[in-house]
Amino acid sequence: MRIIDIVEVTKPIASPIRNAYIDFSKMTASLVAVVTDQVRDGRRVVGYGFNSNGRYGQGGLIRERFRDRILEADPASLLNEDGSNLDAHKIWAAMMQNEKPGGHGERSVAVGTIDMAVWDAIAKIAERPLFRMLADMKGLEANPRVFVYAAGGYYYPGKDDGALRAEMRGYLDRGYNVVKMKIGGASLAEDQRRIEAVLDEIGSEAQLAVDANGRFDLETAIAYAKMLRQYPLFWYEEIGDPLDYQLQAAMAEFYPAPMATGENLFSHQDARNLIRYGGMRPDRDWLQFDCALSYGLVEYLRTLDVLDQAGWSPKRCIPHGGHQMSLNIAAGLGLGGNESYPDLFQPYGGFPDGVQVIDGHITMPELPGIGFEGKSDLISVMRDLAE
Ligand SMILES: O=C([O-])CC(=O)C(=O)O
Ligand SMILES: [Mg+2]
Repeated sequence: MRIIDIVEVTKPIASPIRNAYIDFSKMTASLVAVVTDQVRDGRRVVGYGFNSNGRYGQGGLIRERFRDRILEADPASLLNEDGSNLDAHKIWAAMMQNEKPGGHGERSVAVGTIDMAVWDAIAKIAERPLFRMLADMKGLEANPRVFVYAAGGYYYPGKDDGALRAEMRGYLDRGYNVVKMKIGGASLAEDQRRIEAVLDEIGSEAQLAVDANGRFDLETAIAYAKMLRQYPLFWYEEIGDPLDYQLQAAMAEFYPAPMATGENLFSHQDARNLIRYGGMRPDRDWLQFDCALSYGLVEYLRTLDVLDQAGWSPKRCIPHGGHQMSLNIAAGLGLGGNESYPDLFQPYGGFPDGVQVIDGHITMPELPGIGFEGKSDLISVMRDLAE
């Protein structure tokens, strides 16, 4: 059993939306295929992966370093103990040889993208849904019913409060009961007006989370906290720079309700620093580390260990990114849920065809691998790459 090729293509996921920090007019993502010599149900086993929105495609790093390290390794050194499958941990170690620690940069995105494809291949070789494999691996019971929330509420040219309300109404109509909007890309007064418009629209049918995308300095963060704490928000997200743990810690004094962060922390060491120094509260705050940006599931398992040692439940994790990989981790390892972007970043984000959001939850279908084969627009782009 061996990996015979790893193929990457960088694809546009551009849209005219804007958060407090970036616009997505030139956004791209890497799509990766890990091609094996295995055949199941008359078809070659190919694992697929892609990186989440927010960081760009990683074709350079994948082609120049990580692909070749896997293909040049002795194939037997990449297999599990009894040789019955690939071993994601050994493949990860092969990718990361001759990489210094620290300064994780964006290699974590390149490795995370390949790692997703490796896990997809492993679960397809085993002919099992990944979430069921993960639960068995950890001696847990899988729960195919996963909480999901609708992320949107972006700034958009010409978008007024009416359009924002209509967007949120659309998410409620589709079965969501938590919605998210952007803040920090307008004045505080304008954001307050936008928030009140949304709260008026959703009433008691849903809760609202707000996301500042790391925009605020301490003074602005506090000013917003004082404004926001009068509303019953689901969370106040990524308030300051992702690596400014002292700012995050200071916020607890001004914002007693739940806060969320972590989508721009790319390693278990960064996650551990957030827990050590960021003043995050395990009884109410949320952690959003996204395996597709942060060295993949092999590393995410280390992050979960770090959290466990610090007394944090995996239920406090609701990953960023809106992809099916995190849905599998949530269903298999007991995370608190997953993000989704109902209308954005297609065809990569979202759920297999026919999966409905009911009372803010989806139910995982029993598909081998991550489940990409169940999403027809996505699998056709994937197969164009490697089959
Ligand atoms: O706008 C973005 O970069 C995405 C984001 O923060 C989120 O989904 O939480
Ligand atoms: Mg965010």
